[in-house]
Amino acid sequence: MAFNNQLLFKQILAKRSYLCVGLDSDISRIPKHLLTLEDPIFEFNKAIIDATKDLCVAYKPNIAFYESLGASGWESLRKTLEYIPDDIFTIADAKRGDIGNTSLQYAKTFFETYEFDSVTIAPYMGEDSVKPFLSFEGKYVILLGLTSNKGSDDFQHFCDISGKKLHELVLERAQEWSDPDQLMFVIGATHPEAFEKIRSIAPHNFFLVPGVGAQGGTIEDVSRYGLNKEVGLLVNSSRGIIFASSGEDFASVAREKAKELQSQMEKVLIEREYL
Ligand SMILES: O=c1ccn([C@@H]2O[C@H](COP(=O)(O)O)[C@@H](O)[C@H]2O)c(=O)[nH]1
Repeated sequence: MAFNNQLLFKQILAKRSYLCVGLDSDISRIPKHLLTLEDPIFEFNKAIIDATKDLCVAYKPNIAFYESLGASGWESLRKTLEYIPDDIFTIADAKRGDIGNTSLQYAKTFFETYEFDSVTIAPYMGEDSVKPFLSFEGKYVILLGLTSNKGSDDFQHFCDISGKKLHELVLERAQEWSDPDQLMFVIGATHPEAFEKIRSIAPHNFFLVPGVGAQGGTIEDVSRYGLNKEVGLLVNSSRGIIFASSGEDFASVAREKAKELQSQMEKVLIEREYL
């Protein structure tokens, strides 16, 4: 399915959710009883997807947890991607970006060899490093804006250039490269105070918001200023959902955690009159 912002909005309203479930399926944290199976990571992901697919609008496998295992990890990723229902948005969290001809190969990896709907990209090599990803119709680039980690203070949040923070310049400049139906930004939930300004700079783009749960961000805080007329948020939680239990009940506990977040989102959607 080729997504655009309208379609994402429709899915959000239908599911009463803007939840993205992060498939950071760390082999060292997979429940023990799955480890004897032929492909423990795929079996784990399959159970998580079965347990959460009615509660979320996106899945985000973080590529590090697959490529670190070599060929078998890429195969688990391929099977996972194939298993995700077609109407759920998929994000390759790969944080790529290089000189143009190399970026094009990364783009082919995630948009053709693996048919993801989107990929996360680091913006700091500039326009020619991002453009190859934008040449794929119906696919989104998700550019790192203000990341959720403490190190975002080192450059993104505190470098001041002509009165603008570095991440603000990234948000402004990148909007010259493509429109909101192809460009999203990563904005960490750990910076709730920055959302009002960021939303004013990028009023129409979807934001992928990691940092809820394990990193301390909340749905309420990011929704206060982050929402736009098409909701405009995909809020991710990975460990807080998928590793909430390490026992045989891992999938049902993951569902409970996803349900808690979805219910908070539904409340916001009702209060803000989307529903
Ligand atoms: O700024 C960023 C960008 C990406 N991430 C990724 O999101 C998930 C968060 O996982 P949790 O377990 O919910 O903390 C993970 O894949 C990160 O690599 C981020 O956290 N912050």
